[in-house]
Amino acid sequence: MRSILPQEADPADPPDPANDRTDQGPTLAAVILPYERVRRPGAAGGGQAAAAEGLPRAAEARLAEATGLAGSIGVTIVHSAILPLRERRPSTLLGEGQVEAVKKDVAGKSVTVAVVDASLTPVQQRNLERAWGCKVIDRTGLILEIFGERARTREGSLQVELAHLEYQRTRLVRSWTHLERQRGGFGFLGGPGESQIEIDRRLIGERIVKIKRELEQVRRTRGLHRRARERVPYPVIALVGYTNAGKSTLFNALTGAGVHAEDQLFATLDPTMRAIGLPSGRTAILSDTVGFISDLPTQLVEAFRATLEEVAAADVILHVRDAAHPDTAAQRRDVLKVLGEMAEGPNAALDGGWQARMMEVLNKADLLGGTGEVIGGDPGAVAVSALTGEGLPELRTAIDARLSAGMELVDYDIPAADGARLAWLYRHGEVVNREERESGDLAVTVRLSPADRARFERDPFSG
Ligand SMILES: Nc1nc2c(ncn2[C@@H]2O[C@H](COP(=O)(O)OP(=O)(O)OP(=O)(O)O)[C@@H](O)[C@H]2O)c(=O)[nH]1
Ligand SMILES: [Mg+2]
Repeated sequence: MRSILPQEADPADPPDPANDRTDQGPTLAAVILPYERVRRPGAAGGGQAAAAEGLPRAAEARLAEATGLAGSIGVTIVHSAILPLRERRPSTLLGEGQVEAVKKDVAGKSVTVAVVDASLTPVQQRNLERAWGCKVIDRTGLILEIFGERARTREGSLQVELAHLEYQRTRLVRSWTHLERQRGGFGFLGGPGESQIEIDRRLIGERIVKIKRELEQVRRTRGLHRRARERVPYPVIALVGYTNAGKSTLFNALTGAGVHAEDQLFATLDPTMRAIGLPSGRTAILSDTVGFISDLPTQLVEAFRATLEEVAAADVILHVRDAAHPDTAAQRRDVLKVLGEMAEGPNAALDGGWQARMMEVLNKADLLGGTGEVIGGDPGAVAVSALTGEGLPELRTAIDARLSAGMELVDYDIPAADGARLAWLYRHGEVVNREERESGDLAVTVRLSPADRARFERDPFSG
């Protein structure tokens, strides 16, 4: 996979000072946030009201996020700047004066990678690289980079590589048409630049086909595993939420597991599952998932598939929010948007009823002075601190209640000899009545979750 880190040279790239470095010191990076002030009527109220209406996030919070993202790939950030955008220049996005100013900062601080927290066209990326004499990556490139480093499973790595190649391929195609246009009517076919790009495109295309085939294989295997797990007949609770909201910390607090939690974006990329006990005595499976982020590259939505299949199968979806974050409202909106997109289309990874299965957890209450001080959230939201444990008993009770709320009362006739099925019903449901018929069969009335009911009625029943 192509990496922005200095070890790998890309022949299609302009001379990259990072590649000429012989010392193995840290990669020095600059983070640039082009900031568009969107003026909307009635938005003058600012502050809280603006956040509630879903207006653009504060520039500082966005820069902090971008810096966090960049820092998470191990570069050392030596310069950062917020640059107000007056207009989007097609050649460089930024204004001429801004490009010059960044050039000075970058040169003065020996920066080898500049992260521009925006979506750059291939042309803009090239021009900025030439102007600044360093490698430039945009937000999509950065997120791809992070995902590439974090993927742990085979499927995760393949999916990220596929996304990366598709991103690169569109770049090649676009810069190719750009060159074409520049050449105009000269009929200058088969120039060296073009043939190199053609070769790159073909190689990328071949690799894409190969990865897709491999992914198919991996998914088939995972499908088999999933079916095996469906037979583990416990309700599933999935944690979703914006990156860094505290999902893994909450997962650890609820399960006592040692899952990697860190003040680092996308610390968790592949789903992790573990059993938890609930106050009613019921057992459930808790599933930790990848964090969401605003402006998720479209290529990566697909990479969430493994995660989303867990969510799709979940009986309860816990939306973990960082209640103390200045952008908590915008983060909530982003998460719901991604979930909504995943529930769309013929191959939707999520079925339409996901909203009904959702429950909000307002985390980091300790930073707001305790769970009593947390305001906002959906009806039924539970405030907690995954760090101090405050609110966790209430959360367990709320999850239990949620699981019971969807329960249905069902009647079954169980043959006298079928002790296993009867035992199963006792383990997973609440048997409210039981009568012996003359035949010796048992008439059982039991409260079951829809998922358990489906499991029980599956033919053949496999426990
Ligand atoms: N003060 C405070 N910090 C918390 C709380 N929960 C989590 N954190 C911190 O928030 C940071 C992110 O926590 P994680 O659990 O890794 O977040 P995550 O949602 O799993 O993040 P990704 O896996 O990157 O999506 C860590 O530094 C945690 O220690 C909390 O209740 N209070
Ligand atoms: Mg995590």
